[in-house]
Amino acid sequence: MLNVSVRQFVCPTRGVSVSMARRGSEAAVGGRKVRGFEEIPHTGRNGYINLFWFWKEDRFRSLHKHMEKSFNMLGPIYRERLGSQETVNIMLPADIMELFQSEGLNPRRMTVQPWAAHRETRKHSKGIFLKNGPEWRADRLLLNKEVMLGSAVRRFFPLLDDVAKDFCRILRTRVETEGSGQGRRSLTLDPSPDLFRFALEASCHVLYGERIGLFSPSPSLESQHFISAVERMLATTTPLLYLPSNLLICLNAPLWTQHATAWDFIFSHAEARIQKGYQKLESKRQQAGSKGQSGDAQEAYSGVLGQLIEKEQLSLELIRANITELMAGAVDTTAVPLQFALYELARNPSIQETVRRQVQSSWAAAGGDPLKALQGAPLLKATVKEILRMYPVGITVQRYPIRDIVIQNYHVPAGTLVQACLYPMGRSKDVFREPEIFKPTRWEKSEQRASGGTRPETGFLSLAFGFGARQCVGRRIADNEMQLLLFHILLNFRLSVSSTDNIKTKYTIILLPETPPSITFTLL
Ligand code: HEM
Repeated sequence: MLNVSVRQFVCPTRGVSVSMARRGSEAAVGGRKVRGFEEIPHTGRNGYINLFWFWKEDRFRSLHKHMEKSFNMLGPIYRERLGSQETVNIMLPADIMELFQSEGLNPRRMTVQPWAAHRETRKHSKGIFLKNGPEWRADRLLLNKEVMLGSAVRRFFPLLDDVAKDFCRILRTRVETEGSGQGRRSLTLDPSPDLFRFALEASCHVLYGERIGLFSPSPSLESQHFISAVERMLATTTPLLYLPSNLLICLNAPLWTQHATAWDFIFSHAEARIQKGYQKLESKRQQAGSKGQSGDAQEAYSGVLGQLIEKEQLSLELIRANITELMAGAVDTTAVPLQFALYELARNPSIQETVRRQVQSSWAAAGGDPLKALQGAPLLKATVKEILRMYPVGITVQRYPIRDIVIQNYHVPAGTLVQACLYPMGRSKDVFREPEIFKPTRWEKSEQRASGGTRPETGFLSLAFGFGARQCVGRRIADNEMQLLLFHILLNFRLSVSSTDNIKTKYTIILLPETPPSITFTLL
């Protein structure tokens, strides 16, 4: 006891109480002699001192670079304490495989504290993003049916295609009218605000079964408020992440108030759609009753929300929680990789041509069926995968292993927060050949086989959507949405850029370009 407190006194910032509790765990794990948890290399920055250093130096924005540097200095595993959280960071696929193999039936990752605090103060239920345990699993299995299964993809795919085609039609008109040049006209612009609107419009179409008119020159006031609420919610999340939410709530701090009111608007936007959904269902049932038909005759697809309402397997409260969290998960996550993708395709014209040729011939062979056309253009899928390797939206995926594990011959006790660091992995020469080069073909089967693709850990090279039962529930929406937009863009435009410099990135809960790049769109 004396020993514990002396150590805490001597070194107050090293999270000693946690480590002391785990001291006994050093020796044998599963009969194997390994090094103890405490000896895992440490950045030397701990707890709230670490947090202070982050604030002072504005290091939140370069957390991904900090991780890369720490791996270079300390090797493929290191510990760090950020705020009250002790984390073990890893980056090699074989180690990440070890972590995910011990995630258990109801995998758990770090919670987004300000979001959870909002639900608690407003007495809202949590959705799958924030829930854990059997409660999470029950909701997740129902949602998987609506967004992950092949049958679901076939239902929502035409909705995404509509939005992607509209986006390109409007951009074409803009290039024709505002562009310059004799013959093929060109227009240079920063596409990021348009891509943000595209992602929102596409998500609303799939989730709510409704177009919200964000491509119109004068979107409705409600849609404009919705966009700013989403932007405000995201912008206030990062600074709140490592601050004590309870204190900020008690103080009614402006940062917290802004965050909470942004969420309130997002919830009320969803609520209005839910009410409409119930009204539609009611009138459909009445019509079916008056015609003496069964209520479940083949109907037009009315989005994920419509399906959830109709199936009546989730309570209204849980529908509201989950559909709102899906919406929050969808926003920005696809718009940002699309910015990076346009830039990389533009600064690599020969790769752009190769992908375009495949897209054109697949489109010609698909007889107007966009789903078939995507299936015939695997390089497009590889392009998205390559973009997410270089610029993963989330820079880490976290788990709390449910049993003690051994990583790099260190003992990591069950319940430790372990982060698979995707940004450093994607940029590591130990993992990828020429990691700095944008090369979609590296994901082709033949290339993978040539670089040792039969090893089990090669299944852990592409983890931007996470892994296993808790992987991103929106990945089929996101993947198809991004591929469809790139598909239509490549059929319509040649992309170019004036500078081919690397894009500087910043971290604000997701990885963003420091300055959104401008792209020149030239009509084909
Ligand atoms: C490029 C786009 C996207 C990326 C890279 C991405 C990435 C991720 C990652 C890494 C996770 C954590 C997975 C894990 O812990 O294993 C996640 C979870 C989640 N994502 Fe996405 N996401 C994207 C788009 C979307 C979209 C479009 C939606 C909604 C339609 C969405 C909704 C969610 C939700 C609700 C969760 C929580 C799932 C759960 O805990 O069960 N995401 N996403």
